Amino acid sequence: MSRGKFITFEGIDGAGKSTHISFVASLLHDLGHTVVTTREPGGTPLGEKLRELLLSENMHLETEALLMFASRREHLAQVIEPALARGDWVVCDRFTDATFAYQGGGRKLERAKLEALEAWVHPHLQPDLTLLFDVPLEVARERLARSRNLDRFEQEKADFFAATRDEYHRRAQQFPQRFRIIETIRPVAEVNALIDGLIREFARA
Ligand SMILES: Nc1ncnc2c1ncn2[C@@H]1O[C@H](COP(=O)(O)OP(=O)(O)O)[C@@H](O)[C@H]1O
Ligand SMILES: Cc1cn([C@H]2C[C@H](O)[C@@H](COP(=O)(O)OP(=O)(O)O)O2)c(=O)[nH]c1=O
Repeated sequence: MSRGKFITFEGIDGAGKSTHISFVASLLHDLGHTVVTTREPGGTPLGEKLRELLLSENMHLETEALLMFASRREHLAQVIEPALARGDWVVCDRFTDATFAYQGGGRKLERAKLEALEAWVHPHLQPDLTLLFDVPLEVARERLARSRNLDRFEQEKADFFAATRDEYHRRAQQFPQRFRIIETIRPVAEVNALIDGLIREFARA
């Protein structure tokens, strides 16, 4: 049994991740893979408790980064690593790129501290494919405002999201072999068609 693939979904809030994730999971299923769909922060009973705290409580910036990685440590041990070892494909709504983008880009925590945590928590594992959902800032803000009540991160100001988005783009340039940028300014059906082609090609490789 060969090891499964690890696919992550990233992007600023309102870029369209959640809208497209179930489409990818069902496409992979149709292509014959067993798929585990999960999310961060969260994905385990403990991780979901940490998520509640992270999305609602104000805390020191470093506490926030440490809790993101604490949730991730548990998630890797309980869900991600066992699934990949079984040969399942893991579709994960956010992973470490989000910590670099939000805590690093948005909140300005030194990158070296995040790199140290990454080296501790997952020294060897990286996603095989990262879909970065991207849309101009104003469009993301407008879509968010229309769609739901905003959590602690979603209530941040435009300059926070500009810096978060910039850091995502910087990482996409740093790791071009695994990042694909999906522009969601197009209608949902067009975005799905684009993702369909991309995932089929990835699954064949
Ligand atoms: N391609 C698209 N075109 C128009 N609206 C979209 C598109 N993708 C998502 N939306 C809408 O934008 C809002 C935010 O999308 P969502 O998938 O929840 O974003 P995210 O999970 O990235 O925060 C939702 O109301 C969704 O219906
Ligand atoms: C994984 C992760 C998420 N986040 C933030 C980004 C999001 O605003 C929030 C929750 O992510 P998400 O599940 O995308 O939110 P929603 O369900 O509202 O679409 O957590 C970080 O700041 N750092 C991280 O490492």
